[in-house]
Amino acid sequence: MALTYDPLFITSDKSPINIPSPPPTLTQDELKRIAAYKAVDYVKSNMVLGLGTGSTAKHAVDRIGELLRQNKLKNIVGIPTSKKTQEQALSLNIPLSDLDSHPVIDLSIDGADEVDPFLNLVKGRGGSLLREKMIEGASKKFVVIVDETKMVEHLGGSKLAVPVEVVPFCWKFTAEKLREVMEGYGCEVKVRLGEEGEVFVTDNGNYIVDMYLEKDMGDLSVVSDEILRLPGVVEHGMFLDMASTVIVAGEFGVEIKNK
Ligand SMILES: O=C(CO)[C@H](O)[C@H](O)COP(=O)(O)O
Repeated sequence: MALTYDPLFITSDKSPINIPSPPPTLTQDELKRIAAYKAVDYVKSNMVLGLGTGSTAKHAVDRIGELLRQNKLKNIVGIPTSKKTQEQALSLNIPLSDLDSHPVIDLSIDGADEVDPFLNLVKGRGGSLLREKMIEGASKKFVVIVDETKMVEHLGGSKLAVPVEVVPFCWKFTAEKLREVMEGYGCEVKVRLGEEGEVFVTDNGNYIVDMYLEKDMGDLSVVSDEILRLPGVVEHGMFLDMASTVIVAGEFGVEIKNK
């Protein structure tokens, strides 16, 4: 279902004053869907598409499935960024492939946990950061879809998790090394747990150590390199200089930010 509302209203001196009724308050999920549908406007027939993971990306995948069913899109190949998205896409009859067969992707659409003013991202609170980074990094265009709550002054600024995927082998050792490297930013680390308190295992059989940061990390490329140099670290959830476009849906309407 397409959601529409126009947050703009115009009055002039000559016309009688119409006091507009306030726009309906939209739920966070409705905002996510608005951003997702807008992103799917970028999808054209014959594209190879990176299919993101999470509650926002789910709306985009649903919409792509719907347009395929209606024959408004044809000959799409989807590259899912997680097992969950793969299942969703299969249930919608979206033809799927992988990076081995399609090393260049036309367009990826995915959500994010944080977006900074330079369009750097935190991703992976849903646990799929590694496949997301591989697939979105291989994309000619990467469109990020968020509701306004995801916008931050600097990465880590929401005080929520900045995820790091690590190998299970001696993960406590790796988590401690990570804490030491990040100590200057007031970093606490916690291994991610699943719903029943067990250690969460990624689609790649790894664990996630979440970093909680008190301070701004400053030069993100320096911090990124430091984290990636640690043996045992597979990947982190900072997506630096990867997004081409960020679509932000809020009570104000939709804003499209281009790199
Ligand atoms: O990176 C992700 C999954 O690994 C998600 O894109 C991110 O967590 C945003 O999720 P949501 O759209 O549910 O808020």
